[in-house]
Amino acid sequence: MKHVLSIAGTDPSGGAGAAADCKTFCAHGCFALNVITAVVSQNTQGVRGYMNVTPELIASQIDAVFEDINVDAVKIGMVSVPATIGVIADKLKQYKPPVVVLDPVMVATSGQRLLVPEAEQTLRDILLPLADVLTPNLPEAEVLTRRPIRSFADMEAAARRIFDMGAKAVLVKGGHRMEDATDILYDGRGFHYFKGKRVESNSTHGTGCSLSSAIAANLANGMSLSEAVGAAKKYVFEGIYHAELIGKGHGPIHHFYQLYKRAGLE
Ligand SMILES: Nc1ncnc2c1ncn2[C@@H]1O[C@H](COP(=O)(O)OP(=O)(O)O)[C@@H](O)[C@H]1O
Ligand SMILES: Cc1ncc(COP(=O)(O)OP(=O)(O)O)c(N)n1
Repeated sequence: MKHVLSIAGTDPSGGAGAAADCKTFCAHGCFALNVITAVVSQNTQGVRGYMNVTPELIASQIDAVFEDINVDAVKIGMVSVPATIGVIADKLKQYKPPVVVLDPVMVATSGQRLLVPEAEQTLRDILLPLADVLTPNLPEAEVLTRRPIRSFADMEAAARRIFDMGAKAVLVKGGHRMEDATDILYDGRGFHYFKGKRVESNSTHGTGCSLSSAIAANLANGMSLSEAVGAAKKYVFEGIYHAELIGKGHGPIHHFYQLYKRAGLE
């Protein structure tokens, strides 16, 4: 069994952050490890506030995992402030995990910032170059490239620019498009389109967290990058499509649909 580590913030309502990451790893047959960067008060209706974990305690959590357990892949989510980013970058350089998937979480769908504006440059300069795959949504790709994105051509240009900043591959996610939910992957050689129908649903809380975690798990399980992204996209699509309504706002996806289906429990 592969061991996959999430470095992320919390969500007590279970839809995003560390909870979504760990459910996703388990749904992919991986052993879930997690390091917490921030304790977040949030639910399906929005973020109420958060407290950052100190850099010392983040470092100590990462050491506790790596000194004890072989880590096959790391997924990074909410990193909130420059000090958090700095300590994670130092630890990635120290332990050199074989796979790093970075979801550059900036603003929750409900509108609250999860990365302070002054950390955007730090993320771009010191964390992004350590990523094997970076998975920005459209607003995040706009912030990273400082250019508006309105079309597939703009998504391709953004992916190429972010690749040139040092990420080894970039998946620009299209979940915020009106027309469809097509994501575009650039790996320095060419563009791969992952075409997706848009599901009209309120169960989209944590889709970005789940997608990046599924990519990390699939890579740990030995898939190629394009196979990993394709399977992760299917996982999230089915998770949205088959979600149970939970909460009064934007609810979580169904993480175990594929497992239930295989077990005849749908
Ligand atoms: N309504 C939807 N229907 C189908 N797929 C979606 C929908 N919303 C998001 N996705 C997919 O979920 C993944 C996460 O996308 P996105 O919403 O852009 O990220 P984030 O959650 O980081 O804002 C992408 O693969 C995207 O295409
Ligand atoms: C702790 C934490 N991390 C990330 C997010 C954002 O989740 P994401 O999947 O990008 O999208 P939404 O949940 O905002 O739709 C979060 N809310 N909390």
